[in-house]
Amino acid sequence: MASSTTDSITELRKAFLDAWSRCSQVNQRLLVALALLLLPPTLIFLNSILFGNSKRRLQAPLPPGPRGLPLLGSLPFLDPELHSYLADLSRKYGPIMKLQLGQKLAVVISSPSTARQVLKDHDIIFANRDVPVAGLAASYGGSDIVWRPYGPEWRMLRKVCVLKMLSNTTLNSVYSFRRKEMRSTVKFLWSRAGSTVDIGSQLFLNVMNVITTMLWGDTVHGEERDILGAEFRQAVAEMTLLLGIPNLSDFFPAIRRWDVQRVERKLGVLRTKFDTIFESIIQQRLKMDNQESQSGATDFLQILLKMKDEEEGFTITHLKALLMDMIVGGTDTSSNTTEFAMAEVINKPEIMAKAQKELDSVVGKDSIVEESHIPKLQYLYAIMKETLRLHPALPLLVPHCPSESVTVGGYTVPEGSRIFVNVWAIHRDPCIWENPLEFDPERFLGSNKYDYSGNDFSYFPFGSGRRICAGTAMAERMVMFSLATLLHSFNWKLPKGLNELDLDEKFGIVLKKKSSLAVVPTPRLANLQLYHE
Ligand code: HEM
Repeated sequence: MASSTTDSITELRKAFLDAWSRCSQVNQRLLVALALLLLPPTLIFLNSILFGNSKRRLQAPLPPGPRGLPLLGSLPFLDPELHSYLADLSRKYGPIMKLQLGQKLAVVISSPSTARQVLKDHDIIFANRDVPVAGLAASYGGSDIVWRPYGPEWRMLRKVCVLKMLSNTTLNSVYSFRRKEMRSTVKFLWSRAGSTVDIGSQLFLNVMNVITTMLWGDTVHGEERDILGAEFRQAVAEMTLLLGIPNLSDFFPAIRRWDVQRVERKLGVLRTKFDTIFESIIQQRLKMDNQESQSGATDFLQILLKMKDEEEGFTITHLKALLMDMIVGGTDTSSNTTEFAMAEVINKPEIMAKAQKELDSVVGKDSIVEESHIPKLQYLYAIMKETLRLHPALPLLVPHCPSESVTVGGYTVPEGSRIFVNVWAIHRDPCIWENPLEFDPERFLGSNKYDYSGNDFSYFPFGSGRRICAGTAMAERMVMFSLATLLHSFNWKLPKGLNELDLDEKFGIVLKKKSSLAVVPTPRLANLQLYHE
């Protein structure tokens, strides 16, 4: 294109020079001179238009999607159960679909091949987050791992988290904390044997206590600790709710200052509540002069305070933001997964019997479950995987955001759009899974085909690529340990008058069971002393 343009310029210039020599009159000469002067820029201008157009013609179109209303786009039509609503729309518009939400363009990914392109082939481009106003307010302005943009600061935080706090070595060293909390849950359930127990609340409290004990060990004791547990439960529930609701400030940045739905204000109050608690615990820990906690293990707060002194750029704000990530990111996710697993298993007595048979052969009926038993519990592992398939804790992952425009599945995904990867839809796709709505742990037995390391885009409940969950090892331990202990120590029945538990889901940044799981435990171990260990 460029060489043909140069050729034509040369030819035309020659023609005009010939004309010039033939011109005798002054005004004619002037005209030709003017034309000569103007011709090259005119040709360059025409060329740029032609070239520009051809480039535009080559660019892939935007993905298909519903039309929506002027200005508002699809906002008025959003269903609160966003994961299933988007799955329904994708069946109509395809595995990559666009949705205009006010001024924000959302792109929904719902097939293994498009997910692979986003999370693997273009991993770095999509490693940023589309940070909602709520996310900023909850995380000290995005000073944490979840919402930090991809870059050196995020890398530093992630390194601290994965290597120092959530590695297998550190997790082994704080097993005593997990064990102690699990034993006190068993003791409580034993005291309520034969009556209906809200197991959802118990599981949350258990995970919350495990996590806070791992975070600051026995810095906080007795009654103060119980009050703290209850306060956190309330605050985490409110926070995940606010993080999940569509916020007009995200879709119309110009009106953010008015905070129409009061999301930012409410989150600010919650953040201050957490901050006051963090401050007081940090002060107590510092007073203890960084000595070992009473149990002899090193807690996460000690590790983080050491990091603050040793790692350049790691500030007290980062420290608090990481505490927040552990509490908000680690509690609901693990306890809701265990709650869904229990509900599925209680609905299918043959699956419960099979899991208990395995537990009896690995643990025995005259011992209690220890974490060291977990690698031998293959059937229970299949139950956990099947639960994460049907009820992935983060059904749309955490929103990703491309740092530049890129082509995916033949369509342009513009820079700055909000990417929803609908892992929930992929996990229920009948083209991938036989009887996809059936809870059937057997599908995970006898092969290592589906692991959740993020390499298989048919099954990735923890995400994939650079932003894959930072707490997979901890989540696995907590879900497996709770499930194993609950199913080994008790038989579980439905409350009188109920034939089946409902498994309805409620969308939020973390997927919940719509109604809390209320069931009846009956001790199944002969030696009652085991309930008091
Ligand atoms: C069953 C339990 C859990 C599930 C299913 C789960 C799943 C996920 C998913 C899907 C993501 C987003 C990945 C993406 O956007 O591509 C994520 C991110 C994250 N998770 Fe988990 N998670 C669980 C438990 C935990 C626990 C126990 C912790 C820590 C105590 C944790 C810490 C994090 C952090 C820090 C991130 C942000 C990673 C980043 O942006 O770099 N998660 N998790």
